[in-house]
This record gives sequence, structure tokens and C-alpha cells, in this order.
Amino acid sequence: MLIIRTSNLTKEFSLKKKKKGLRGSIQSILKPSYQTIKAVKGINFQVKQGEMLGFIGPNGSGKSTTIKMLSGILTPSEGELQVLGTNPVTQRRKLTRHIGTVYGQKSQLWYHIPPIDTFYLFSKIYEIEENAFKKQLDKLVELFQLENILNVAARKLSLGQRMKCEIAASLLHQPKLVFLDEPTIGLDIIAKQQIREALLEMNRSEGTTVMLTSHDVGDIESLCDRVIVINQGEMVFDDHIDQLKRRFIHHKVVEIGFTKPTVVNSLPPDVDIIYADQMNLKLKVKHGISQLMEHLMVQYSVADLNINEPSMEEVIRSIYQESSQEEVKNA
Ligand SMILES: Nc1ncnc2c1ncn2[C@@H]1O[C@H](COP(=O)(O)OP(=O)(O)OP(=O)(O)O)[C@@H](O)[C@H]1O
Repeated sequence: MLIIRTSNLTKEFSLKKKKKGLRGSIQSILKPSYQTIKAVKGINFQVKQGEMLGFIGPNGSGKSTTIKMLSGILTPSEGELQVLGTNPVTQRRKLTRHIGTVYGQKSQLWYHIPPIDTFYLFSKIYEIEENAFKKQLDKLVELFQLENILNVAARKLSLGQRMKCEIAASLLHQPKLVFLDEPTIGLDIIAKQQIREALLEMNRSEGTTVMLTSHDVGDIESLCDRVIVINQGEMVFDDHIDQLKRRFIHHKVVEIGFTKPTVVNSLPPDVDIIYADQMNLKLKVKHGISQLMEHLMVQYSVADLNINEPSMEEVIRSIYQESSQEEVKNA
């Protein structure tokens, strides 16, 4: 079953050009001129029920704008979209009952009251039947380990505690689809891990579909099978996470340990040194791994040799670097 379907989804923003100085400011008021920003440029994708989709890209690439269109907050400039069988623009109220949204930078908890009170308020807003609410609340309290913080005013919670409550709040009405925009930003590794495990469990037990944007590679690797990469408003990748490495990375990482202090002074072409000390060498190798191994074995006294795929972090860094170089070229 398809949960999200977009066709040529486009969003343009019109921004008032601001001229410099006092005269410029007055001119901008009297005779404003505008520039158009194409934040999302005709993207097409579909999401099936139960998928956990990573939606990634550099800053300003159009992730939040896309999510805001999918959740009915922004109206597309062009194109079509359907979320849970509804049109988010014209049927926003209906859609809201079945989606959850979390924006890492924006809180939906009432600042001065404890999360439990916010949860009860949400149960009224979403008109959740009392027994169903209590059952779901118990489940979420256990999953996100909220027992000790339910009655503490939101303003007194740590960032990690608050974020766990934010996500729990978004799941109270058992939404079929959850949009998570940077849910682990600024959290320590323990809080991140708890959130990831709880989300996986919600996906397993309730089939909740998740669309996640995150700059944290660990989130993407541990939660998502499929990844969409968006760059300057365009989709540049949509496939299984393993394919991401194949498509964007064209090298291997070779780590060598020596039996005695060694200075390496000659290496084949297409080999770059990532790290070197007297006992260890780490290399980035584009081609000719077997020639390199032969060269090292003959020339040096090698104790240990490992050939690794680059980390997902490196993959994403290389995609983002590529995009910022293009930006400079296009400027
Ligand atoms: N309300 C708005 N008015 C004008 N321009 C906007 C508006 N919202 C977003 N933009 C522009 O649209 C582009 C895409 O922004 P968006 O917030 O979707 O990016 P993002 O991928 O979510 O970035 P980040 O990772 O930094 O959150 C940017 O150039 C941004 O400046």
C-alpha cells in the first residue's frame, strides 16, 4: 500500500530583494523587487506502508520544505501529492489525525507544564478514546523510558529527555506515518540509541511508516533501509542504503600495521595517505588494490593488513562536498 506519492512536486518561494543602506531600504518599501527561490524542483517518489525512509541532503537542499508540503503546512507551487490517500492541502485536518510530526528544533510540549499534561491535552485534541490512549501511553512510557520525567515541567527536562517526550507525543494517536526532522540533533549517544530502538519497535509492532531527515549518519544507518538524497531541490539518489556507497564512493580504505618502525617513501599512483605513523599506515585506494598489496609485502615488513569500505559518514561527506563544489561552480 502506498502511503506517499509525489509527482513533479515543486516549491518556489518569492523573496523580497533587500538593497543596502537607508536609501535601499526605503526603495525596497516603495518599489519592492522580488527574487524566486526554487527550494524543491519537481521531485517524484513513492513510499510504501511500513518503510523507514531516510531523507538526506546538505543544508538548504529542500528537505524541510518537502516535509512541510507532505504534512500540509506548505502548499506546493506545482505538481501533485497524495499522503495516506488525501491531498494534504485540501484535506489537512483529515490528514493530521493520521500523521505525527517532530521538528528537532521546535517543541510541541507546553514549556511550563509536565509532559503528562501535554499528553492528556493531545488526547483531547486528537479525540483519542480513553482506553486506547491509556494503552498507548503505557506503551510509549515504557519504550521511551519516561516514568521518571512524566511529571517534571518540560522546561526542566534535558534535551534528550525532552526529545523522547516530543517523539512520544507525536505517536500518542497511533499515526500511520511519522515525519521526523532532525529528531536526535544535539543528543548524546545513549539518548540517540534509546530513540532509535523505540522507533524501530514502533515500526515493527505497529507498522508505522517513518520519514526521517537527519545529518546523523548513525540515525540513517540504524533506522533506514532506503535513502533519498536531495541536493539543491533535486533528487539525486533513491535506493537501498548499500547502493549509496556504490554510487558515491569509488575507493577503499586500506589499513596496514608494520612489525617494526617503518617509513614508507614510495606508493603506487591513485593511492593517498590518510594517516601515517611509524607503525601504522592508512590509505585511500582508488584502483589496483592487488598491486598495492604486492608492493607493500615486498618492500616492507607487514604484520597486519585490512581492506575496508569507506564509512557511511565518508559517503555522505563526499555527496555534500560534491554539492557544495557544484554550488561554487554555479555561483
Ligand atoms: N519560508 C521561506 N521563504 C523563503 N525561502 C525559504 C523558506 N523556507 C525555506 N526557504 C529556502 O528554501 C531552500 C530550502 O530550505 P529547506 O529549509 O527546505 O532546506 P533543508 O534541506 O531542510 O535545510 P537544513 O538541513 O539546513 O534544515 C533554502 O534555500 C531556504 O533558504
